[in-house]
Amino acid sequence: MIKLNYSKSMVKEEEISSFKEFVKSAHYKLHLKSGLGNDYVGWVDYPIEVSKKELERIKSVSEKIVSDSDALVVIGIGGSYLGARATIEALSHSFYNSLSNDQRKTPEIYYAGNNISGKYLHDLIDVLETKNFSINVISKSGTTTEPAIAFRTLKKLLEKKYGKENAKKRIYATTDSSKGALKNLSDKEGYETFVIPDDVGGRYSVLTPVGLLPIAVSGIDITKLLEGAISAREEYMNENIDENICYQYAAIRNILYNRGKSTEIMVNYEPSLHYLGEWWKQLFGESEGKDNKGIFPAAVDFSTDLHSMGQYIQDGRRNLMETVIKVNDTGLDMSISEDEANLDGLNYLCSKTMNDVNEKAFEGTLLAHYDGNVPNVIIELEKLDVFTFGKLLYFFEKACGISGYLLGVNPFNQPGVEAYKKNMFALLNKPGYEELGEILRKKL
Ligand SMILES: O=P(O)(O)OC[C@H]1O[C@H](O)[C@H](O)[C@@H](O)[C@@H]1O
Repeated sequence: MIKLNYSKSMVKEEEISSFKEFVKSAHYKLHLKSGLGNDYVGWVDYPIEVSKKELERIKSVSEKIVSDSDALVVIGIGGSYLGARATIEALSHSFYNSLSNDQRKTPEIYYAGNNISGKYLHDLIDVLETKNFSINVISKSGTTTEPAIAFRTLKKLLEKKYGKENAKKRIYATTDSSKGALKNLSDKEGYETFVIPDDVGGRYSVLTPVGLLPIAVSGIDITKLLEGAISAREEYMNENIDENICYQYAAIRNILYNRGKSTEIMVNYEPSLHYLGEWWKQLFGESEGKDNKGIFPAAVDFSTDLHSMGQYIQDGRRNLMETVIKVNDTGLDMSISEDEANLDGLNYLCSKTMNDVNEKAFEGTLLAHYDGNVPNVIIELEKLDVFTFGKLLYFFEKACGISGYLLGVNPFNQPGVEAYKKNMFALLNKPGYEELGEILRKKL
């Protein structure tokens, strides 16, 4: 169960209702595929359209990986890894990779190809050298530089360990149905491949094989995850904003943006939700940050960041709004033990648990930031389980599509990302980029 509490958002019910017609129009653009970027809205129905057969294949491949690997390396960047990482970290043991095999029962999960650091890859190889591992290389375009470099290197390591032919049986590729270098390579080498549907963009792909395979390998029930998404699809189908919390969230952030709140900070009080913030940043940042507009999405982990960013949020430039993920039941808790000497003066907390203290930190912060003129929207999760998390992912995807349409942009493209890539290729002397390279070198 997900609830939206906007009592501290500084937005009134009537203001949200006044968005009724805009939201209705955005709703129809999305559902009738008549809006900007309409060839990338396949994610709306994917959870009900994905075939049983495909899900079974994902599960059986994940079982094979569990049976023959101590570790899985997920190679991908942006939308090709953040959703899986967000889900795995939210729903697994906080120290998943450090658990013993008996405790974990599923492979360790490592991420590569999400940066261009030689040190990172070098260190990862140190870890993998002693382990049996498999690779899931994920790239929608199949041409992204970062994962391609990592794949080249880690494929070599696999070949060194198992020989060329056996290495191929440990490589799983998730990519476009027909084009891109990764697709060509997979066909040539005979890797088991999974398809990212043509009408689903990277940042909306967590509930497709992109996210589902690594999530399944980590032992999370992907059927339940999809059930959560299906439940969200039904619940947030209502075109009437008064009865649809997903659309209310989309409207509130646009109302606040129009009042000058140009940065939205996603807040969590559970360290395991750190990567949910990273995934959410890409989702909203790439969807809305264009045509010289859009809310800048930021994320913080509380109470950790209250000791670093808390000052700015309380007292800095007043262009901020916060969206807080509040988990009512975290499943696990710790009591605070009594100490006879009480030298730290903490005995007053002894009747409480850590979750009680965390809750008071949330309430105290909410009131303080609200008093400091930071509107707060609270997204309340009854518990942090697989079903609810699947629902939450879909909630944000849909809110993002609707919000983008309210803002008047195409929420499904990302033309701005190409600028740095072009420059980087030119500066690296990639064939075909010579002229630009010369111009850029003069500018440096
Ligand atoms: O999946 P890929 O094609 O490798 O893309 C990975 C990521 O990088 C790109 O530059 C895009 O901006 C992202 O939207 C995408 O998720």
